[in-house]
Amino acid sequence: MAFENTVLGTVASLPILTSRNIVFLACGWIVYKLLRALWNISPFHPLSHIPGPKLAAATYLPEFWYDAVKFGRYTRVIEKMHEVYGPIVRVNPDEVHCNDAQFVDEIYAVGGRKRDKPLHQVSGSAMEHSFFATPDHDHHRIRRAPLAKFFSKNQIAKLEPQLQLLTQRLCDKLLAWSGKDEPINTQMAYSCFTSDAISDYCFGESFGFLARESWEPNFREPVYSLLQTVYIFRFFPFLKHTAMASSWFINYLPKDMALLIRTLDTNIPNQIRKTKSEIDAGIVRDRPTVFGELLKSDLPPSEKRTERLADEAASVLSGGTETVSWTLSVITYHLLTQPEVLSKLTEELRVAVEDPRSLPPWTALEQLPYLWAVMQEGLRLSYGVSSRTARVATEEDLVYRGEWRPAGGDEAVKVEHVIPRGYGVGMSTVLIHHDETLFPDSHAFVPERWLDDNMQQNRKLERYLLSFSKGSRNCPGMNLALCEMHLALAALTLRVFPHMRLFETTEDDVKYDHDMFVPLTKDGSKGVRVLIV
Ligand code: HEM
Repeated sequence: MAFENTVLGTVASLPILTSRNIVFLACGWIVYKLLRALWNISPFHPLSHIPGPKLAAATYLPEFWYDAVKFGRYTRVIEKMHEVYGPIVRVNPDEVHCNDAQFVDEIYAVGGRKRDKPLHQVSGSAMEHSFFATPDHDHHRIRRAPLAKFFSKNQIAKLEPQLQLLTQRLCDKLLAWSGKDEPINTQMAYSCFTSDAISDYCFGESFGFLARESWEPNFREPVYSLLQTVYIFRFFPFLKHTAMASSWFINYLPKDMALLIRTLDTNIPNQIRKTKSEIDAGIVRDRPTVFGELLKSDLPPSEKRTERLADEAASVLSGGTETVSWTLSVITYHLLTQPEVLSKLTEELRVAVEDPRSLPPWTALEQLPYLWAVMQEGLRLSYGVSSRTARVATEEDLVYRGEWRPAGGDEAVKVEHVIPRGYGVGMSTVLIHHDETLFPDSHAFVPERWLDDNMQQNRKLERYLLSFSKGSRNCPGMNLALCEMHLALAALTLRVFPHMRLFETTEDDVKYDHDMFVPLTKDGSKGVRVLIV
């Protein structure tokens, strides 16, 4: 108490921190915010011609309320805005949202057209030095290029023997649960598989989760703890540094937060330091590892700092685990609830696979039309990143031309808007994937929509599948993800699904409800749970 009195007394006695000055500063801040809001909705603002609710155009308050306070619920509000205002709406003072898949290639462009990420969106990421969170187009290219080459189709083919091994290990471990009364959460099980795969590739040492007796611990909890902070950090980026500084009193923090800080602040940087010292000591691994090669690459030294590479590793490890395991869980649910789909898939695989313990290569599996269709449909209904991700065209204005049929109106009206350079414009996968004109009966799992009349792959719809995003900032891990999913799905279908039964799982356990960057189901859902009989 005496200490507090002294400190407060000292602060109060600082000449600039008088109560009068504090009131003056607070008033100044409020006036500034009001003037900003007025400017945002004035006809002089470059986005003034974009339709949308006035409050969202004036301030970030609606987004803050629905995403940060009500947690991840702005996407649904944006969906309603589109019903009222059309395919292009202004969702905050600096960002436009588009709900027309025909505009995908303009927003998520390739071919040298520069696309920044809006600062507001990247500031939500705790991995601020990763290329994922790098706003500037050119800087992003420098950071992404040396890493992305490890995920080309050729490189993944070299990794395939290891992935085949892990696939069989996953099936063996699931089958070892046979007869146990204890349900398995499939996302947790599949996450052990995907995190073993990506950790092995990144550092030459897998987390070893599949080799353990139980499904816990796994990497799922650190990833979800990481994602839980996205909306709060987006509005209060300074909290990132406060949170990281709290490693001093980690033992007193809530379990999730402690796990997050331990993972980001200790475990991953230690892994980078270990890789560095192995290189310094001249130790050569049998297989090249992603971070070993990055450290040896000609990236400038500032890009090879432990702190930066640790952010990169956290982004690759988290990007590479839950997305794949969630997609596989969604597919598992739909296959187990639709026996006719499962039996078509099984039939196709039985012809193509002689021995499910020794699968054909991914390049052969991906030619199987029904397996491919099941995968596409699973990706569509698992969304990848469900919340909106925007891009900023820095060198050209984007011109949107489309048609829109207002609710209750008989006639389609023509819509044209110029989105000025320098402002964010994005889409939400979860809205595009339920566009009924592209995907009729969009909530149903129908692999046949991806097949033509001859039951061969129909690639026309692929253009509208945004699960891996598009353009220069699309998912670099797509080949790894597809390889893992083809192998896992083939082996699970032939070896495990005949023994797998859903346990207290309904559609609510896979159906999108809100976002945490990735899709989340209704609060209280326990995920897709199964028994092995
Ligand atoms: C089904 C599996 C996956 C899906 C659906 C998926 C989806 C996505 C999406 C939508 C983005 C763009 C995010 C944005 O616009 O901000 C992205 C980026 C990214 N993904 Fe994936 N991903 C998957 C698997 C993986 C894997 C296996 C890795 C591991 C290498 C990975 C690593 C990354 C990274 C590092 C980025 C940032 C790219 C950039 O900003 O340039 N992802 N992913």
